[in-house]
Amino acid sequence: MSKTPKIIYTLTDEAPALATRSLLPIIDAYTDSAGITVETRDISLAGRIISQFPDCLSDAQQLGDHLAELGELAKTPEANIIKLPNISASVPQLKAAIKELQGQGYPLPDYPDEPSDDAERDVKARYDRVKGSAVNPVLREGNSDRRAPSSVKSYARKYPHRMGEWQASSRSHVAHMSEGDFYGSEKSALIAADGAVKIELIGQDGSVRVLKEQTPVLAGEVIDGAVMSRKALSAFVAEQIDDAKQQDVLFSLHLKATMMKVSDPIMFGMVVDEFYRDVLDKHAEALESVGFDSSNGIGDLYATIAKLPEAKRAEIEGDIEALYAERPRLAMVDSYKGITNLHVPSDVIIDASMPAMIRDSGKMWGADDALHDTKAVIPDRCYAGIYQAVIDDCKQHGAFDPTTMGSVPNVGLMAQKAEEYGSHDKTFQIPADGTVRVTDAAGEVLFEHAVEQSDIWRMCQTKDAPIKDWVKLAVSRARESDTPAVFWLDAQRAHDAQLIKKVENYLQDHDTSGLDIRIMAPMEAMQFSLERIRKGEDTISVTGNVLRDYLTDLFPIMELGTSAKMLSIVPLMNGGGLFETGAGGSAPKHVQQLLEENHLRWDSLGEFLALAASLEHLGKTFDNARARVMAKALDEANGEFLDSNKSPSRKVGELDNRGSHFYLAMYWAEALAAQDEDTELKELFGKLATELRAKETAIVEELSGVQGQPVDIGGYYHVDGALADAVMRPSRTLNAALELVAKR
Ligand SMILES: NC(=O)C1=CN([C@@H]2O[C@H](COP(=O)(O)OP(=O)(O)OC[C@H]3O[C@@H](n4cnc5c(N)ncnc54)[C@H](OP(=O)(O)O)[C@@H]3O)[C@@H](O)[C@H]2O)C=CC1
Ligand SMILES: O=C(O)CCC(=O)C(=O)O
Ligand SMILES: [Mg+2]
Repeated sequence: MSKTPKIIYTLTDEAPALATRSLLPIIDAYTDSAGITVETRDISLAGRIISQFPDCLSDAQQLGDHLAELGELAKTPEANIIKLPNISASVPQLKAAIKELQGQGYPLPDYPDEPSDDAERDVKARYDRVKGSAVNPVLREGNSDRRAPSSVKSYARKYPHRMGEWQASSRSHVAHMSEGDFYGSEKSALIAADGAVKIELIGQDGSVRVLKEQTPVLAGEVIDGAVMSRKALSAFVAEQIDDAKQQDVLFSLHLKATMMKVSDPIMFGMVVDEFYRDVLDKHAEALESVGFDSSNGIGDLYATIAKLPEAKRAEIEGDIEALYAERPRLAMVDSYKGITNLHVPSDVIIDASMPAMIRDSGKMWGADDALHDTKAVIPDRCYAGIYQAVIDDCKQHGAFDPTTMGSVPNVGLMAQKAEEYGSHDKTFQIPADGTVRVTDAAGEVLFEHAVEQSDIWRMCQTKDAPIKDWVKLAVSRARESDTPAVFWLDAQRAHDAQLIKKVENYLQDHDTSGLDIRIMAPMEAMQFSLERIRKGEDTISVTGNVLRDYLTDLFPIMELGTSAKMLSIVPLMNGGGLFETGAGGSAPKHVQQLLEENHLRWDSLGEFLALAASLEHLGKTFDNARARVMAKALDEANGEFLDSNKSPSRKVGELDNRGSHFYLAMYWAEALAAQDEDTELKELFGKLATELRAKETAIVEELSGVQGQPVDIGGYYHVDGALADAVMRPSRTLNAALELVAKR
């Protein structure tokens, strides 16, 4: 490869973006001296918004579409991208970001909820491009390999995190539908030849409405359609509300409104409608007049009724308080501020919320600021059962023990917008009763569904090449780690039945002799993996895209306390590497803590692991010896970092994110000084290592000395760079020491 070795480090949002301001100068200083270029690209929510409106902004304000650029790069063999978690924005978050930018002098248009002309429709379409999970699907041109490296696993065994105890008498449980959901209605087709399919709604009067004219498809691809009945969902939710009241458990809803940006906010809204039905019906007219939209959560009600006359506002608020007395107690996101589970669709995200509940003895927080047993409503049956299986297991055998439990790494089918996570442009809330049908170019009907007004219908696509690549990755992980691998596929689901045939077929392309490879339905696979995990045994989960997401938070949170400590690699199908950091989110509450007391508890271990993997990949693809030396030394530094337990603490005054970066820098310099493969690096970093070791106490004191006071970083979505840098780099001694190796 002739191009220069280059790593792209992404600038994102919230806690990881703040951490970057401290870590990146260290990475820059170290890689510069090894002749490796590290460039940044801004894929933050604010950056993505700005990139959509060049026509409204001054030259100085404009920013290129870095995400589109990286999407193209991901398809090339030289791609080497380190991707930190970013905000997948719900509508309330999007509006808040727009407002903040407007306040900073960016003349951006407001988000038009209900566009009334072409100009507004264009504005909405631009904003909708940055809404929800708009980043990951663009960059993920490969399948996913997420695991806890052995150094991390030993760390967790040596320094176990807190795990809430479980009682056999726990009343916590998962509630899901038994009919009328996506699971029950899924139909699937295997595409025979390249072409396109058409999605139409046939009205009861025979009228034809085109929902999507053309969806390109490739031979060997699997497409499926499924429908969520609004009536069935509402009836189910009404029953669950009554049942929660009767059983006296908290009511909670767990969806993925960020990633599933079209379907899940609608479902969220349907649950809000049902829970608050009496008040919403009584004040329907007033709420309509201020533009309340239940899919933005009950928080949107409080925001929009501010526009009503004081007396009306007070009346609605009073009616809600009265309703709470009748309804079951709601799980809370922030009991202190009165933020409920139904306030904002992006506050409770199933991949993180269910594991957190399981870690907390199966309980969630109530309005009384105490933990309580909970009904976890997960309407669709496709994956809900796996959480019930974990709950059953914990009730029977007690909490998992991080010091002895085995591991469940994951190989996830994800490339090219696979499955549900690529369905947004083919998801529709149905405008009228009728039949949705999908036809091929010859007009042949591939499948159809009877639908009613307001139902949610969606189509998913899964390309053949990613499936092949996924099977290959599963076999190679099973071989390399000598671990049994289970494909979590449910023969009862139309889509999975197609995949099972393909998996069985593609497995024959590989040498699987001596390997233990099985196919099991998700509930069964969960029980099997849990049984092994309790015996300290590892089992690779080989899953589709959604279970990839769910399991790579669930198991790390149980095993390591957080998914931030995961290695998360995406071997890109065209040879490049995408190195994601952790599997968790951007942790808004970490920013709050930083602002209040200047302590950032973000754990950058995911970034450290990703950087080592990225350097190793660079060393391989560019045959660059220095990158290999840097990678090996970083790997050793990561081991030392874990062994010495220099991860950030949660408490103000103790070592935080910035202090953890200092230790990483010191251990990395020491490892470079100790190696003999590259004498120039040995000498250079030897000086730095000596300096950092000598000044350790001074640096740690400078870093903890600033804590305990509120700080201002000039924004939330779009911070003031100089202010944020000053907050994140408060140690003059460390900054000066880095000059020893910085570009000269
Ligand atoms: N890859 C991506 O780009 C992803 C982005 N997101 C986005 O992140 C936001 C919040 O998502 P959500 O999933 O609710 O999760 P959070 O960011 O709140 O993470 C869940 C919990 O995981 C722990 N955690 C996660 N990362 C770290 C870290 N590096 N250091 C220490 N603790 C960590 C914290 O747990 P504890 O309670 O133990 O402190 C945190 O409260 C949303 O905007 C979402 O769209 C979400 C998932 C992935
Ligand atoms: O893209 C997103 O919104 C979240 C991604 C995620 O949760 C994951 O990949 O684990
Ligand atoms: Mg996730």
